[in-house]
Amino acid sequence: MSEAKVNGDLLREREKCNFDLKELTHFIDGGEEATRNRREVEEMVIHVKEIQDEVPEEYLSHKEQYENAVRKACVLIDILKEHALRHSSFDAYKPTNMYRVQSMVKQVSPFILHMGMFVPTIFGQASADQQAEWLPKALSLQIIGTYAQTELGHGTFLRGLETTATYDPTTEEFVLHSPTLTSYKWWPGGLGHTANHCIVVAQLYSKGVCHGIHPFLVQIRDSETHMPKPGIKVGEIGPKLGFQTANNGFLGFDHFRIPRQNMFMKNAQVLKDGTYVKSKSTKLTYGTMMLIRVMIVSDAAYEISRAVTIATRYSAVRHQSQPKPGQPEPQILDYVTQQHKLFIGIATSHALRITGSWLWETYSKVTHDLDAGKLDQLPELHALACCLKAISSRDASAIVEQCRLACGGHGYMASSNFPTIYGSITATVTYEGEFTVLLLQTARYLLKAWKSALEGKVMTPTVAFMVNYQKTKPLWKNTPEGIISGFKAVAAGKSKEAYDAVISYENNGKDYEDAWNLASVQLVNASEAYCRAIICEMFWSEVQRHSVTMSRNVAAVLQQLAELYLIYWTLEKSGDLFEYSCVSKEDLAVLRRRYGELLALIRPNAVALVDAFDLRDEILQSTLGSYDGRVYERLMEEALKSPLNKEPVNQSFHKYLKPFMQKSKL
Ligand SMILES: CCCCCCCC/C=C\C/C=C/C(=O)SCCNC(=O)CCNC(=O)[C@H](O)C(C)(C)COP(=O)(O)OP(=O)(O)OC[C@H]1O[C@@H](n2cnc3c(N)ncnc32)[C@H](O)[C@@H]1OP(=O)(O)O
Ligand SMILES: Cc1cc2nc3c(=O)[nH]c(=O)nc-3n(C[C@H](O)[C@H](O)[C@H](O)COP(=O)(O)OP(=O)(O)OC[C@H]3O[C@@H](n4cnc5c(N)ncnc54)[C@H](O)[C@@H]3O)c2cc1C
Repeated sequence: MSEAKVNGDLLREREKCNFDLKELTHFIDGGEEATRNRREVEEMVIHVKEIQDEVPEEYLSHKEQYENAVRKACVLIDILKEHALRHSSFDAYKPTNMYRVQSMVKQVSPFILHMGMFVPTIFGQASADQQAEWLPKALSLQIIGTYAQTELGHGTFLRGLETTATYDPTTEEFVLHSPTLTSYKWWPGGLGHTANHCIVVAQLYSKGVCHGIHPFLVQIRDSETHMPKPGIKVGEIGPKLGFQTANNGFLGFDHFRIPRQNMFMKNAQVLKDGTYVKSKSTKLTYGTMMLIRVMIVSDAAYEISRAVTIATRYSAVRHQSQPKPGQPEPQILDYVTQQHKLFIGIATSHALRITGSWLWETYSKVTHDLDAGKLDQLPELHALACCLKAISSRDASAIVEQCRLACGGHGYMASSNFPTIYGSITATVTYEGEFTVLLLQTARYLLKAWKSALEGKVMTPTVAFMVNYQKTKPLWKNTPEGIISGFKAVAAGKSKEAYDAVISYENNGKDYEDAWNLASVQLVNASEAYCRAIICEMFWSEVQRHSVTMSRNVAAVLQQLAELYLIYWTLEKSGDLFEYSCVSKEDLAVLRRRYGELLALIRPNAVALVDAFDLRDEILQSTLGSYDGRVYERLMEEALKSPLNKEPVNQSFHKYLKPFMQKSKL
């Protein structure tokens, strides 16, 4: 990019940068080679003309948007496949690269469930024979699939799913059936008109006994004509808040038969005669959901990085108000309230990326152990994945919205790209396990942990801190370690209170389930506090660990961001900390001052910090956030693309306005 064309404010901001920007980018990517590989994938995709839209997608009809999305998804997959073959590597398929590549086509791919859940379920739940048969077809996209679990009547309560798969030993087939309207599958991405196969989660019946929900591979459309198979009723569910092109669909079965071999057989099995062979754990069926929950943490970090890059660059370019008479209008980035809105976004993106990587490593280790029949770490992983998915997606949605608001009126334009980013991120709060529901899952684990701590049992690492907080509040220290210890005290205190509340309701005659419901606000709060303590500790300790191998100034900016994150949440949760730790009003006053100092320290590096995310314009897709800062020119260029601006007078004037105004004259 020629520097001459770059907005002057941004040029000056970039000159202020006091750290090695490239080094930070490499750290974010996970090394210099990872940056190189990522850029190569992006470079390859960016030059493909077919994925660029002549008309902004917002002007297309719902149907046209979908058709355009299918077209682009096919082009994109071809490029990625070719890259994978050429390099004998799956760099292009790495989730972090996929997010970016996906952003270049702006709207969600109708294949998202194929790549995101269909293929991973085959990897995770199919037997070796089934994998050998299905994987080559799925990976090469000879078949396109989705993951059909949720029904009209039930998404959260999986045991309540109504679709049945009844084994018929005479033909060695399962008969899939949707007995009610509420049993219709509802929501699966790509199900409407894209997928010809899907993984259907249904209640398995054999020899008259229900064995609970199990996954089945079902071909729903003809391979040649793409017509729905007889006995299948399938369609699209219509417009939504976002995700317009994901082609979310509905699906019903009328006694639809599939071969016995189409039940996923890695865990549980049904033998030819209908004998049911149990899985080591019924929870292994939930494996793909666990995988996606883990991935959502990094996705949240990524979406925040996009939003905060747009808002920070815009805030450097935008001038508003005149606090000092006769002086030029300041950049809005110089308002401390603006820094307060944005710098927590930069910090949170790092916090969640780092926590997401740690969760991914934990997940990989535990699933490896699961394959070897070792199940003991599954509950802790489930508890972590649930709360981290819930909190990261909710924090990310709030930050994206805050970034939009920080851009004033222009943030409301579709061309800012905030509506699309928000539409995607807010969906993650609901899908793959609803926010509150997942926090309540973590709470189950916390109550058991608290009980174990009371009984003096050996504790697993992430709840071991509970032992220290059984009786006394720890002394407060105004240091990062002191703050982390304070958050652990809050998590322990809230777990204890929730535990006591459940027991107290039970002692007063309530059964366990009602006691649980009555205590559920406290339970959710305990989970949130536990999750915050984990993110704070992970962010701070990982930055400390990496600092020794970093240049001094990169380590310094990361430490500033980590400290900012800790203090931001201390001030947000001061009420909790008063209640459960020994923090004083004076301590908080010191931290408030330090928070102000940190904003000032980060301010000169703000634009460089978002530049270090290395998000190209084609990924940001924003008139407000482009690298060159030509905000006003781009807003006008985009406005001129409106089909309404193709003619000076719209026909509605002659048809409606003119007669209407003339009538008013009489
Ligand atoms: C570049 C690639 C990017 C890919 C991204 C793709 C994204 C694509 C976009 C959108 C896709 C969206 C897809 C979907 O949404 S698919 C549908 C997802 N649905 C859900 O998540 C349903 C949520 N509900 C549940 O998970 C469960 O039913 C539950 C957690 C609410 C549990 O209900 P409950 O009735 O209590 O459970 P059970 O009796 O079944 O369990 C008892 C016991 O088991 C524990 N447990 C539950 N789940 C798990 C698990 N996954 N692993 C381990 N253990 C589990 C539960 O905690 C109980 O334990 P206990 O306390 O010891 O008794
Ligand atoms: C964009 C998008 C894409 C999706 N893609 C897919 C897909 O590809 N495949 C698929 O199978 N599904 C998909 N889903 C469905 C999704 O997984 C479910 O919507 C989600 O799991 C929530 O379930 P629900 O809709 O039944 O919500 P509900 O459970 O009905 O939640 C409604 C409210 O009830 C509360 N609630 C429910 N149960 C409890 C409880 N036990 N305790 C306290 N409160 C409770 C919740 O907190 C929430 O406030 C998608 C959804 C969306 C929005």
